[in-house]
Amino acid sequence: MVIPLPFREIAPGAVHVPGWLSLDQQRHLVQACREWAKGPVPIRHTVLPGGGVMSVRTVCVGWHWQPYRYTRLAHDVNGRRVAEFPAWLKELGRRALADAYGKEMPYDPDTALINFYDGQARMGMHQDKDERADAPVVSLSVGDACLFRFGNTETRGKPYTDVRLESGDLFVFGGPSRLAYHGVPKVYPGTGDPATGLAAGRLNLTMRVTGLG
Ligand SMILES: O=C(O)CCC(=O)C(=O)O
Ligand SMILES: [Fe+2]
Repeated sequence: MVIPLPFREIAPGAVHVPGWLSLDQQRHLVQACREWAKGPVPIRHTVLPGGGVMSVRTVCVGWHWQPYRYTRLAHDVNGRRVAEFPAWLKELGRRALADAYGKEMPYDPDTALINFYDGQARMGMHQDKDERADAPVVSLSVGDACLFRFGNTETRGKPYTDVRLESGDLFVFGGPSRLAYHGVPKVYPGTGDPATGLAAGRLNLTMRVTGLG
């Protein structure tokens, strides 16, 4: 059964569902991310090909992402295989999609990127385009709120819509918005509820379908 929730369509195929995760689910997610952050491939600041270093710290499950491809082994960290993509996360992804789009649909995410933002961390405008499948991206946020900028598929600039993502919020982008530029220009320190298990900072988990075998 799909329970209708208040949601907002930001662009065609891009939906924001505030407060989608319960506090218990947020706690569970924080715990899981804390374990993944320890290994087998520890959380790290991703180094870009030009030598720049991302301000967020990232850990992956299912497939490892490094700019700009997915591999099973984390060649840029410690060469180990990332943790398996768990069945419960797949199920959560399916429910997220059903609630955001208001209908059940097949969804088989095989990678998740978990980003941790401290108060200074940001993410520049980019497209999620290293996947070889056009299935939607499901994004879950826990901890401090942020300014999430959701733009268009053509340029990094305007037009875009600024959305405040709070702890527990779901954001899905697929269909005509799948390759829209998006980014996180700001995190609001001290806005998260420590009851999630995250005393400070922001956690974002995005699920994707890589289309890789
Ligand atoms: O932190 C967010 O809300 C977005 C993260 C993101 O765009 C990404 O991991 O590709
Ligand atoms: Fe992204």
